[in-house]
Amino acid sequence: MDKVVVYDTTLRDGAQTEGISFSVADKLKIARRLVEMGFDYVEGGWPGSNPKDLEFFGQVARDPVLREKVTAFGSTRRKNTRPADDENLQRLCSCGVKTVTLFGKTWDLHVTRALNTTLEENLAMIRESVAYLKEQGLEVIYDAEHFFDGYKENPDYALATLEAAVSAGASTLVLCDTNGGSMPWEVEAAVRRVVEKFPRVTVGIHAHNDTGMAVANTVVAVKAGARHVQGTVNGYGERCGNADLCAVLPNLTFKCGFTTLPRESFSRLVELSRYVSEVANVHPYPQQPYVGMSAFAHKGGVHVSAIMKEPRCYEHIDPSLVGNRRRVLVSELAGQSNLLYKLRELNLDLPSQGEVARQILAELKELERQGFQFESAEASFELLVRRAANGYERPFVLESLRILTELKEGGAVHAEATIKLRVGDKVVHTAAEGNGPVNALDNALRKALEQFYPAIKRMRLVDYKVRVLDGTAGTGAVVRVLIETGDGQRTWVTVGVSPNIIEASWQALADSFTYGLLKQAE
Ligand SMILES: CC(=O)SCCNC(=O)CCNC(=O)[C@H](O)C(C)(C)COP(=O)(O)OP(=O)(O)OC[C@H]1O[C@@H](n2cnc3c(N)ncnc32)[C@H](O)[C@@H]1OP(=O)(O)O
Ligand SMILES: CC(=O)C(=O)O
Repeated sequence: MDKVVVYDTTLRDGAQTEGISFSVADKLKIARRLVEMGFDYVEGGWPGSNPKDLEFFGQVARDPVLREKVTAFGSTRRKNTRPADDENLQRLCSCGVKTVTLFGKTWDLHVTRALNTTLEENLAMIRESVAYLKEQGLEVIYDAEHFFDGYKENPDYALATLEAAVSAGASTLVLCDTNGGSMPWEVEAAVRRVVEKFPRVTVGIHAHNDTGMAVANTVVAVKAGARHVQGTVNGYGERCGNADLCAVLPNLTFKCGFTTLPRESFSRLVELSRYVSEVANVHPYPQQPYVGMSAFAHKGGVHVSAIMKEPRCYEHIDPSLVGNRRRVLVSELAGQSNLLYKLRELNLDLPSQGEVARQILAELKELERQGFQFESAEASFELLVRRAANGYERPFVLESLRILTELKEGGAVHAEATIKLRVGDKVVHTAAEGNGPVNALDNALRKALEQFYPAIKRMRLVDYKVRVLDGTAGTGAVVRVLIETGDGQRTWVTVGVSPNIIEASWQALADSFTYGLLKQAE
């Protein structure tokens, strides 16, 4: 199986994403993770760009493991200068890495309009810059910026720029679809031509995603002979992003039979994707191919019924190959198969077929019609199922609840909740204050229950979300409340729905405590 060199540019091109700004510590953490997983190159940044990147390279230079794999990025020398006088090239030489990635202009439009120089001077800039870096003992990867646009408009000149880089000693020619506007068949034909023309160097691909083709363009480039792929974790990058390595790498490995990362690293791909999104402070994209939370989530009853017989019916690969997992969702689109699957998953010994199952499904669908959403509130779903079983006993029952809220001009909100509950054969009546009605309710419920269930002290509200379900009904709209609760060991989500936000909150809160107590008892 042919090896395809894997080159990550999350820390350079990924850092060009709107909203992402890595600290030096972030960059070091991500670089270490990538090296540990067997990425061949990790592009660290542009040492001539800013003090942060310089500091990063200072740390890399002192780390023998990172030094081997981290590359520094920069441009060819400025027009009409000598490489020895070019500040950018000097920084690349002195930053302590062994490999430098140099980008140069391929498209005549860029040479004349962006650089404002002659075609000959650009060839000299490429040739002299690469030769200078080689003289300093560096490996040079040459990124041909706008290769595909240049090749389309002036193929002879585009190829001449590559020739300039190769003749000066570049070991890899990376063809960049910088504007991300190329189609896969254009990429394939151009890559084939370059691979034929430059048989002694490695040809690579660097694709942007402006037409949604970055992954496809990367894969076809490899099919056409490229053996070096550049991309970013989660497809982060300028504008619409770069080729997502979380899709490129499993495609090349599992679909096309190439060697990329070590096999054992694939089972950590989901972990890598989440780790980088956490460090970048970007919410993970659930529908992301291979690694997204929904990549192997099944909702429709027909799908669930089939995957329970044969997972390949609705899964293109085994999710565990990339460290993902199959999930079955319960909703109004569920059939008995979803129920059966969930009961097994939750280890619940309840009937999944027959009359009880039909009743559970009917209740679930009716509640979803009213606005409940169980796929994101699995704790409430489990309680719904348990309540249908014989012998289920609720840990507490509400007798009555009253909440008073006082709001004074310019003063703080003051709320007081009075609650009457039945716990077994005892009735408890208590009141508590809070900074708002839900807080007062939470406090009153805790106060009433703690004497019976001390474990409640460990339960804490983690998140509280309200969504208006019918925007046209104004303040009379039905709302859905989702509450996430934790006890230091796990978290769970419950749901409530009502036109009254207090009632919806009560439902979600009561489910939350009930579920927590159930799990404590188990
Ligand atoms: C395709 C890519 O993604 S390339 C990477 C893009 N990333 C970045 O630009 C992030 C880092 N960049 C920076 O920090 C700054 O732009 C710097 C430090 C590199 C340069 O800053 P400045 O000197 O202020 O120049 P500025 O950013 O305004 O313009 C870029 C200059 O580089 C020149 N340039 C662009 N590409 C090249 C090239 N391949 N070779 C030589 N010069 C180039 C431009 O012509 C322009 O020069 P000019 O000012 O004489 O017209
Ligand atoms: C070099 C690079 O990042 C590009 O051309 O897109």
